[in-house]
Amino acid sequence: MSALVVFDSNYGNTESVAAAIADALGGSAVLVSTVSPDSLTGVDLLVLGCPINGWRPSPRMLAFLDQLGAGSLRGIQAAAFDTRLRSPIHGDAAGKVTRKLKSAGAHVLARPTGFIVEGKTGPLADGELDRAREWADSIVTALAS
Ligand SMILES: Cc1cc2nc3c(=O)[nH]c(=O)nc-3n(C[C@H](O)[C@H](O)[C@H](O)COP(=O)(O)O)c2cc1C
Repeated sequence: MSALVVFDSNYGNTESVAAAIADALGGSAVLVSTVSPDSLTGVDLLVLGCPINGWRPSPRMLAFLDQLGAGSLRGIQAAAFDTRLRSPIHGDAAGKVTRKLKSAGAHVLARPTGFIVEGKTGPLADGELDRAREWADSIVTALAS
């Protein structure tokens, strides 16, 4: 199985989460600005992760999503996460990305999940990398069932 984590990150926090998830999935993590949907050929499991910026996915992740045509991810298993502030008005990115994954035809395996950063530049809150690995493990379990 080929697993690819495509992430965006301004300060490295989402990158750390993406690396932990890729490691748990036995795959690799790549920066969203270095890939296009055409380069997803052969990918079985696609995980998208980005920071919430302005209550929605980061601009570079939005640009990537804009390139996904209807049905372009048919046959691919997928999931999405974001990083966000510990705030009651953090907004959402992972849910919006997940809706786009579904409209592109992907089969979504896991609930969209947010990992907490303690401020705009981080760091990640205590325990979030462990929670990221557990979330990745839940994807592996869903793949096997
Ligand atoms: C321009 C900008 C807008 C942001 N807007 C939000 C927001 O709406 N909600 C939120 O929870 N965090 C917001 N943040 C904080 C990000 O969640 C935080 O910078 C990010 O998770 C850190 O991850 P990174 O190091 O991978 O960039 C914003 C950050 C920036 C730079």
